[in-house]
Amino acid sequence: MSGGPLIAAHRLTVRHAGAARAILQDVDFSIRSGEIVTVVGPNGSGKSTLVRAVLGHVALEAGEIRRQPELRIGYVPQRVHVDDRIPMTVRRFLSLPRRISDAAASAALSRTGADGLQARQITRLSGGQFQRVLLARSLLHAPQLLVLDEPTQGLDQPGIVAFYQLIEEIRQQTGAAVLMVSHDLLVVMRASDQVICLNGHVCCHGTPETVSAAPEYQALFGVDSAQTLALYRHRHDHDHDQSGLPQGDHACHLGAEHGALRHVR
Ligand SMILES: Nc1ncnc2c1ncn2[C@@H]1O[C@H](COP(=O)(O)OP(=O)(O)OP(=O)(O)O)[C@@H](O)[C@H]1O
Repeated sequence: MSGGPLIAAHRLTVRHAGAARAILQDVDFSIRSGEIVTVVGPNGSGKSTLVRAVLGHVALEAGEIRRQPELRIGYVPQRVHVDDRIPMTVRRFLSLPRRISDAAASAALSRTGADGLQARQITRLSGGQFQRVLLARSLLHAPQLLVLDEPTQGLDQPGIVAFYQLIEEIRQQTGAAVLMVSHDLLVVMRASDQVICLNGHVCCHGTPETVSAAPEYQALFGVDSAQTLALYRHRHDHDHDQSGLPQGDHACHLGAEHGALRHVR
């Protein structure tokens, strides 16, 4: 696959043991070098499962995921539990599980704007500092693909914006592709090359403009959200590329009962 996508999924289907329904059904996507791809979707729509499938941590019921040989992936998980009874500095945390040099630790921290945190206790960091340390750790082995599962949980709005700016800078500096899951639709869609709107299957995908205009996306997230995005991008971006195409011949609607989602094909 040299020169092709870093990762390509074809008809990816995941069903947990004993479950009546598949969590992911016939999901297709690909990620190219240097591209920022964002996965959006409601709670329980399979976003984390998709991430785990990309990492090779979940068995596929059907379909396949092809990775470039020796693909190096850096991962920032959704949650990291750190036992606050065990003292651990940022420096030591960066050396787990693989020992790294002081120079590598300092370069990674500096790249994520976390200089000077080396001697700090990991449990005493603010949410934003901890995210930067996690990001630094994911960069240690020169990843070609960074995978981030809701990396801005617990951050305030300025913290969220700053974090995504940092991701964009890292992409520019390292050329790494980025796959991220996010609920910060407005901010993250603006920073994405490609958006995948997921609800057990791919409801629609393409550029942020294409997805925000798609009826499938608007049914899930509301027309207001799409219009605000259009305005936001127009004012701030001046990027009018419309090359992505929506996919699929079905729509997803919010059901009447308990806000549950149902699919209309
Ligand atoms: N190991 C498992 N066994 C059985 N069901 C699971 C397992 N892991 C996840 N699920 C179910 O699969 C569905 C999708 O979960 P997933 O965590 O991928 O969704 P998500 O879109 O990331 O959700 P959220 O936005 O809440 O983080 C959920 O209904 C969840 O309960």
